[in-house]
Amino acid sequence: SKWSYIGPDGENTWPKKYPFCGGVFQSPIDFHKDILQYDSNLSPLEFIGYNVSSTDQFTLTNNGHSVKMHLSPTMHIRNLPFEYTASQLHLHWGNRNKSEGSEHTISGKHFAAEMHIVHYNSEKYPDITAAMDKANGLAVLAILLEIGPFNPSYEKIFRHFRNVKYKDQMVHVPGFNVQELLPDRPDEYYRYEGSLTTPPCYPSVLWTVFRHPVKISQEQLLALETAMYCTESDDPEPLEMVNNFRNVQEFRERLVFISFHE
Ligand SMILES: NS(=O)(=O)c1c(F)c(F)c(S(=O)(=O)CCO)c(N[C@H]2CCCc3ccccc32)c1F
Ligand SMILES: [Zn+2]
Repeated sequence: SKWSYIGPDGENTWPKKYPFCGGVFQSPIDFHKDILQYDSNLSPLEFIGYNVSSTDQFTLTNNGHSVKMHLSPTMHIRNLPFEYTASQLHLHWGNRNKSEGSEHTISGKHFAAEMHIVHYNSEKYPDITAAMDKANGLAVLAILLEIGPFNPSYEKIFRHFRNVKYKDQMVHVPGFNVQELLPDRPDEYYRYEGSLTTPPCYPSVLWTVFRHPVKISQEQLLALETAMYCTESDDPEPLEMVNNFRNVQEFRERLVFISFHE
């Protein structure tokens, strides 16, 4: 899968090889007040099996585009139109000189970074590969990250970054309660139908973007922005893994539903 966030294979060229990237319902988007509509039916999500025992383990991998952590199939969310089972989580970030690497923006403002927890519709499909190009196939939870105090929960992932510096490197992470990664008031969120933000950009994602950001420290953010490379350990021209976020997409004649009053 030869695509990147910069240069000749950057996001403006994605539609050439991945037609959906030039199509409808694309993500990410900017949340601004004239497209928001309160919806009283948006109830709090239930996170089942998110408290994974430390005797279990997650696998953290550098896949050349992001750092992703494979999650256990016992984790799933309820209170969506279907039951969705967790698949992986990954992050998007900027660079050490510009910590504005979130994908979604609020009134035009980027946050420092953004974490996505990818789930697939396990009621209708056997696995994520079958689900990822179907309507209502995927549900992604998005957590906005901003600078604040040191975050011990995020550190349970971040402390492993030095072992996945290069593409295809992997490390095991002891299980922990993934619910600790969610922000305050997870009942307050933005909801809209969109797409994967990377190729193949399938318009198959039910997005839940939490209203409140989570705080991580300046040092934790710097580690995220400087630890990883897109290239393999023996590559003579190392490429830093930075600015791995897609720009916001046109959002016309559509609404974003919010579970909270202004
Ligand atoms: N922002 S995003 O849209 O949530 C998002 C990413 F940004 C992202 F980089 C990935 S990736 O790391 O797999 C590299 C590119 O596919 C995914 N993968 C998903 C969808 C594609 C196939 C697949 C297969 C198994 C598990 C997860 C996924 C992704 F969904
Ligand atoms: Zn993502």
